[in-house]
Amino acid sequence: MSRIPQTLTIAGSDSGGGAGIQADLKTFQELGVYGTSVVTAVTAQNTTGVTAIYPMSAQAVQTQLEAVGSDFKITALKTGMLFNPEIIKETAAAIQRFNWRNVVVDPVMIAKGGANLLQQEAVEALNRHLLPVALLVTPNIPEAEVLTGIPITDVSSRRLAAEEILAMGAKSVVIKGGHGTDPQYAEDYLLQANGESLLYRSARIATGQTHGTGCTFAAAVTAQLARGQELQDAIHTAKQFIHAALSEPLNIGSGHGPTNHAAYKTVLAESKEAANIEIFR
Ligand SMILES: Nc1ncnc2c1ncn2[C@@H]1O[C@H](COP(=O)(O)OP(=O)(O)O)[C@@H](O)[C@H]1O
Ligand SMILES: Cc1ncc(COP(=O)(O)OP(=O)(O)O)c(N)n1
Repeated sequence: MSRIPQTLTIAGSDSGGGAGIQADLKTFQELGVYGTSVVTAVTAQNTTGVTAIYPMSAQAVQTQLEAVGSDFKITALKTGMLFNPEIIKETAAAIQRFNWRNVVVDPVMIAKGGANLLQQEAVEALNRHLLPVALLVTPNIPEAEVLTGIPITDVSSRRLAAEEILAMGAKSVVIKGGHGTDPQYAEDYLLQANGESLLYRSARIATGQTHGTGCTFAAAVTAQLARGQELQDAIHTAKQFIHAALSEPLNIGSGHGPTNHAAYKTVLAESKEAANIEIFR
């Protein structure tokens, strides 16, 4: 009997359903893997912003990690909003205790509306405890700047920041380009510890409905790793998944609306071509 791949998201809850745990579980489901979850914080949030954050205690996080780790065979996991150093340390300890592999770290810091989803003093803990156990780190441009202290203004500063993140112990990093200034393309830059680099380029979609793009992208990579795809291919699929999710907006909420997690499967079910992602080596 073949078992469904089992995945885990360690992240915050978004009451609006577009980002965080909710985006991750929807993405896992769409890509055919079983999703478990450890809630690190509850946010009161909708498409117009975050109005409150209720962090879980480190013990509440630890007991959830124990419940999942002692029962499920997790073959890939992602982290999202971790909020404080205590939660980061519990997360890193569980990854080592359960010998979890295929760890995707999305270093969530600031919501698009401006709310702080990571305390400033937690950045050092993230660098020290989590990056060394990560197969892949997925910062957006501002997050890569905070992690490294390097302003990303061009191709060479982006490469420098990626190298700095690898120097902290991560095996690979993809600096996502959603916040880039190119009106034509959204480009994600992958650098691996063996020095190999890839640029994934898609057309930039002119839309304000981008809530949860980072969570969704990282969750799609995680799902594909759990399904046995190699890292470079998993990122390619994730880029196609987020492109479809942005292309077919749901038009709900009055602010930055959520992406459409069902769009990728619909494209495939209708035997249409997934988005063309150019890859440059
Ligand atoms: N307007 C857009 N058009 C096409 N792809 C986008 C757009 N905005 C973001 N993306 C893609 O969504 C993913 C998440 O990127 P980004 O928005 O930078 O992350 P975050 O949500 O963490 O800020 C990346 O693959 C990025 O290229
Ligand atoms: C609970 C929670 N987690 C993460 C985020 C940020 O998600 P992200 O995918 O980076 O999307 P935007 O905030 O950029 O829309 C969040 N908002 N809430």
